[in-house]
Amino acid sequence: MEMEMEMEMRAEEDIEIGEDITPPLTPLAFALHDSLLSSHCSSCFSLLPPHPFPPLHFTPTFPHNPHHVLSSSSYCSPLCSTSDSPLHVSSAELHLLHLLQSHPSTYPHGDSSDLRAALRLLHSLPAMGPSARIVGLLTNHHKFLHHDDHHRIRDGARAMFLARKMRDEAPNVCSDNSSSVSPDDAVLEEAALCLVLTNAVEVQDKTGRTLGISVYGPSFCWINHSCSPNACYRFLVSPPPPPPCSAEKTPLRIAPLGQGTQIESGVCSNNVFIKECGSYGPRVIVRSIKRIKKGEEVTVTYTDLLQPKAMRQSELWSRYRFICSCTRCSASPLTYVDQVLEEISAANFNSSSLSSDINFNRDKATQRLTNYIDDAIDDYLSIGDPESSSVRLEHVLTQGLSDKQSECEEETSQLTYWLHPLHHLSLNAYTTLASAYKIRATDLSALYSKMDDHLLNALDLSRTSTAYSLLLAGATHHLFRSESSLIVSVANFWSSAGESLLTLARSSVWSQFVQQDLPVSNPSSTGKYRCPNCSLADKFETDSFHGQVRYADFDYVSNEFVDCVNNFTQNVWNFLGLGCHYLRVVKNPIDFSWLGTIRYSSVGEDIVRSSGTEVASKCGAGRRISGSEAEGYNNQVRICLFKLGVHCLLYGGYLASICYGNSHLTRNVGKILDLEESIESLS
Ligand SMILES: C[S@@+](CC[C@H](N)C(=O)[O-])C[C@H]1O[C@@H](n2cnc3c(N)ncnc32)[C@H](O)[C@@H]1O
Repeated sequence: MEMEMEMEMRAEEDIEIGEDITPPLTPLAFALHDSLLSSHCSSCFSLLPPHPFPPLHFTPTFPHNPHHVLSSSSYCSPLCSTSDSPLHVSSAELHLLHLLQSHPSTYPHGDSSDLRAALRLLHSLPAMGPSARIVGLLTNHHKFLHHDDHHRIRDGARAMFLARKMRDEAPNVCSDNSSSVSPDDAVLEEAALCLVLTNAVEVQDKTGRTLGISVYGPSFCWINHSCSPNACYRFLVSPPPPPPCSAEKTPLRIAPLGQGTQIESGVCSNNVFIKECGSYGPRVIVRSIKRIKKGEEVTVTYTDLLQPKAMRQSELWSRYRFICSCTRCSASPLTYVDQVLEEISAANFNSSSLSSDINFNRDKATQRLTNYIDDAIDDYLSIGDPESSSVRLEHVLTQGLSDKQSECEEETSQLTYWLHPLHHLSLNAYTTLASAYKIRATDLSALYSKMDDHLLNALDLSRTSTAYSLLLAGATHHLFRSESSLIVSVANFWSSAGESLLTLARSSVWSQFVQQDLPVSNPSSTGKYRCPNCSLADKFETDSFHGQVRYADFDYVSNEFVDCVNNFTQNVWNFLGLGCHYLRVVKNPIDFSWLGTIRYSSVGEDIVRSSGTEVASKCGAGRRISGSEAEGYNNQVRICLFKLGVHCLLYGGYLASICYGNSHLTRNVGKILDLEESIESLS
């Protein structure tokens, strides 16, 4: 068996936090996901105009379906069509799509973008045989041979082989004769597919939506994974000609290190690769999220860093077949972040006693809680029932999950499991709850346009959505203080919390309770809101919009922000949590010192002691603003929500400028805040 050489990328110079470390790199091969083929441009991945451009060149018709002109690829412009459609046909991508449409059983494994990117790669690259590396990129072929998922690779390679045969011989060879293709026939296709599985990354648009996959040259693909990475990447997805990008002039600031450096001096030198990669397709830019010293390895993450260690390891193993031994994974004992992400407690709960149980079966408890939460989230995402989803999620967060242990003559022993408020399942639950309450609020306000109880109820739901959004941002920020590579998630969560708070503060329904409105659209009023206690607004403006970001004062800015946000939160948290017992159990969503040690069994017990049966009736269904809840809707609270929102949005934008540069996220923050005028006069 041919052993591959391990490659890695190292910094060629000292790199500060928040600096681009590659120029925009163009892909070797890319493919839109199947579901987006008729809505997005197959060349640049941007949204199609109302009248898209078809492939320019000869498009074969197929005997099984002679009238069928395949809707396999569409383009946003003649330029995109000219650059991409020849490859669409000559790589046999078109033939593959036809094969899969007419004979779906050839590849019953869903999305075909991996296969199509592999076909494009096979066609574009110099003649090659199956080997551990193809043009410098690792195939991991031998590892995938023993993969549980190997039949998917075999089926995919066969389908690719048949498509290439249709292209070379005649379209009418098309039939589901994949069983006649022996594995030996499709070795090249199999190697190319393995290369794609090992090296491709998901391309996301500005909103984080996944569009397709892309494979880049070694400058990007030789970057290894770490669960505490020092770099991240972003994509440039735009119709041609690409807009000028400040990173365009960035030199490649990383270089390979590995036993295989001879590769670098051959066909795969980075410079050669940069030239070789065409001039279209989604481009990628790598950026530092930590200080990186000259000679230090540059790493990115291949997985969700908010998962606990066991989940990350299992995903990396099943997708890439390696066991991560980064500093975070090798820490013993587990890092604080990894401990809380999986921390659960159990209490023995029966009529006469309540005692925490440290000897419970953690794996069993974790599995049961995971199944329950996944099912509840599914209620929302798949079944489209946000109400049932929120009721179930709040139920498990508040009451835990009970498990009957044994029955003796006198009494039933029952263990109840609780999730730590920073457990990764709790974080998933907060994400879903923020979104589910928001949808419920939007649906309700859309149904009733008149000012009545329904609109008040909608405001109430949007208040709860905002509370969960703030809790999610605060919880991940708490983890970020121990694990700085979580910056990318935290930037997004603070921005969302900020948007949610501002939307809540600006709701017209407040006029029911308060006389004054926020002067949000008065162009003649003075300036934007400036906090007298922190420099966040200045920092955001000078750094994000006027070039150089100075991160020397990063800790100072973050501490100032947390102080301000803590003050505002103390004034509004009770109001935001009204009507929902779980939110009231969370004493402070920004400062988690109230949790005490991570063995927090007292939290679960506190919930039971303090609430009894009240818990079930208070959360979820049947929520209405009671007289006392409506009392919270006063001008002081509204202004505080506004200020808190501005802070969260600015800080989210500041963190986003570190992760993405002056990206759409920072511009979006600027746009939202430009609309907001000073409310100093109101306070
Ligand atoms: C995109 S490549 C990265 C470059 C690769 N090291 C090479 O030699 O070409 C991805 C593959 O690199 C290896 N790899 C990446 N990160 C790793 C890590 N932290 N530990 C072990 N292997 C890793 C795995 O084989 C993975 O499938």
